[in-house]
Amino acid sequence: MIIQNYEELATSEKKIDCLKILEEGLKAADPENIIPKFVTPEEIKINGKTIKLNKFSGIYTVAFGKAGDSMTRALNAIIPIKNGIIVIPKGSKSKIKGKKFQIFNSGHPKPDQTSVKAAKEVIKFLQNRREGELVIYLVSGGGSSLLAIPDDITLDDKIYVTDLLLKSGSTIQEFNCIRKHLSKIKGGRLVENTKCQGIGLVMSDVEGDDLSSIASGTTYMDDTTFLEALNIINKYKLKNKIPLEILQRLEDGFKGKIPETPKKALIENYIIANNKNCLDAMELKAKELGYKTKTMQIFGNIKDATQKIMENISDEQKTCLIFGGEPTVEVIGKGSGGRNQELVLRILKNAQNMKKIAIASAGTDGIDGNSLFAGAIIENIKIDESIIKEFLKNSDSARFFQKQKCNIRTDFTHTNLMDIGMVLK
Ligand SMILES: O=C(O)[C@H](O)CO
Repeated sequence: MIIQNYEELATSEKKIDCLKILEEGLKAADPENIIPKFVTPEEIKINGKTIKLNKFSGIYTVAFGKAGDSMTRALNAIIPIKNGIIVIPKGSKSKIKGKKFQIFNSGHPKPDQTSVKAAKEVIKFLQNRREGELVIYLVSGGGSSLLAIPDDITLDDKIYVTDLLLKSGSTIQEFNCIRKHLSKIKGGRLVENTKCQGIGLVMSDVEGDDLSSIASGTTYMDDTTFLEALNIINKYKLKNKIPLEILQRLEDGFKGKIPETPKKALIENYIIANNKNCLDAMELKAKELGYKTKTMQIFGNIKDATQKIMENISDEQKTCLIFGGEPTVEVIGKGSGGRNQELVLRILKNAQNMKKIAIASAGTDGIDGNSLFAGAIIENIKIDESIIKEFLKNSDSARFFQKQKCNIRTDFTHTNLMDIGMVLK
């Protein structure tokens, strides 16, 4: 079981079905179930392209992102990797055996000194690779923070801006547009000037699987500009809050004093999994359990996302509305909680007058916002609206569900295909 407190949460028939469906979604996000679809000991076969592996004098990996460790393990079980680097979040323990891989646990969601150290090691590693060798980049969400080399700005300033952006309600595309314009490696710059061949296998945690946004397109390229970065700063009213050096850099870039990020990809990058894979697996399970299903993805402001979900709940019984994606949340309090817990709480608030339903939502990465949980699951028990509002006001949804014993615990799942959830009637 991926859900560690499954038994504790399985307190009603509806919740049991919810948990079964959620488990299937989480399993579908596990690289061990994804990598073998594309890789055999002889070749990588993807998007109609075949890469024969025996033509290379050595195969190496560079993995960064929340799924870095499990992607490496899954690949290493199939092909003989000479050695490589794995960069995963602090707190997420590597399960890899042996000394073949150098492992870094760096800061997430904000970069730290280890993010910089890891990035420098990756650059060194790539400089040592020769023609005829292949580096497989295993990329997943979280990579932007885990691997960082600020360009002509201090790490402290970068951390400060990251914090502002995290709380601003900006989309990940907007967030990463700014990160790419402050970095020496993002937006494809990492793979510039390498002699070896490279290929990126990417797990998507971004709407539309936009390769230039996932982990800031570090092995791909960037289609955004300094001007767009400045517009985003203005849109979220951050101009007077960001450090002067950063504003200066963006303005210099806009004036052409600093080269733009690469606009052409130097290596092939392929999406090997996305949120839809989880939703499909959940739908299959829900159908097997006898539910009529509907699936949808939600992005954008969490209040609008809640509204969209409410509008799509069927009037019929024995139905399951499955949703995935990643709404944005503006953090307004000092409480504990993340997108998923807040979403479940908002649905609960709106579902007070409905017949019995079960609501669940979880981050496939296992860590919702600043909480220690993946998300929450609850039936629409009667709760005074003012109480819910109070928790929402402090961005404190995890504490609300802690009181109800309804937080879902998975620990780090070593994957990241955004969020998954459902409303079960
Ligand atoms: O690392 C990142 O940039 C986000 O998780 C999106 O991929």
